[in-house]
Amino acid sequence: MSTTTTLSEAYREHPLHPHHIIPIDFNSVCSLPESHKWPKSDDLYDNKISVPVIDLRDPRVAQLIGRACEKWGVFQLIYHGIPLNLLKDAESEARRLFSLPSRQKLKALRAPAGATGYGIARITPFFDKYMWHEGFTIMGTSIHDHAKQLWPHNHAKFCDVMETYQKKMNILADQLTQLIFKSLDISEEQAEEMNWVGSSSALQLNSYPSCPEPNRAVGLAPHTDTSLITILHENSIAGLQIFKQEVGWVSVKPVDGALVVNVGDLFHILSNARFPNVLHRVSVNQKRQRLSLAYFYNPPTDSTVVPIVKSGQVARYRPVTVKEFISLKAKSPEKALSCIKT
Ligand SMILES: O=C(O)CCC(=O)C(=O)O
Ligand SMILES: [Fe+2]
Repeated sequence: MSTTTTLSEAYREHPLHPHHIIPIDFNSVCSLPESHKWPKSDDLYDNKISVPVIDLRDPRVAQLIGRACEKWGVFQLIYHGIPLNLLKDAESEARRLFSLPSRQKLKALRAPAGATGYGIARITPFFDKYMWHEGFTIMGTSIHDHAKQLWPHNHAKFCDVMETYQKKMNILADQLTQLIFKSLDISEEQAEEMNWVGSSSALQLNSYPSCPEPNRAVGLAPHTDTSLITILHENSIAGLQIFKQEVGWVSVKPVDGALVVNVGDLFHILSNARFPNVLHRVSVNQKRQRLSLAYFYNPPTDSTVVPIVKSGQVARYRPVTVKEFISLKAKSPEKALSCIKT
């Protein structure tokens, strides 16, 4: 059985209601519907500080990344080696997908118990209002079936670009994971045991259409990612905000060609809570569509994540398999971590 099947299986146990999958037709609405109107927020955000920007070629890169993971749970990565034209191609293929008429996109709708395809954010059932967002999730070979539904005669480019993109992201995610291990000072044997190259990862394409009333809409509500790490490419439209303890919400300013890397729940567990699983959210724009591609890097679903405990420390979490954690998160995003606290 392939890892792709098992990751999808982890979600299969938590079927969603169709109204928690189907997006509205954003092109057909000219004012913000009540269903998408959120209470006015008085959350302030801080524009004076910015997340660390790290050059992958820096000789002290492991230390810089380790410190950013510990202090922020997020950083922007430059000179990462992913060709700029691959990022642009992936972005324009995502744009091509979301520009299709609504009825065409619905042909690739995520199944109620499925993990891949077109639909709204998985966190939707946990909020009273809907987000101003549509997404498309790809895992391994699912891409061909869905792309054929979207473009019966014209899907080769989309598949090629997304496959190459995922391969490159996988290599980069593995490289970053090894650097983070190095910063955590773990032994080579431990690192060897956690050699997760080719692991069960997923690519999430996100679109936040231009919005008639951006101050009352939410692109993505606050959440943490279930991943080990997430690597995000965004177009030039700002919107991502991260929550920093003792500071509040901080906006991530798009840096041309930079990738945003954030710590997910699984690295938070693995680091024995030394790294925050950074809470983040997305705001929307009145005039411009925001696009992003989030690559969620996960260990294989049947592997066990065990906190790395330094001498003199106690384990903050019990060991947990990736599959069990995905299941806990799907049941209750807010309670998943407390369920495995020691
Ligand atoms: O679009 C973004 O900036 C963030 C996307 C995100 O948080 C996600 O897909 O989990
Ligand atoms: Fe996220």
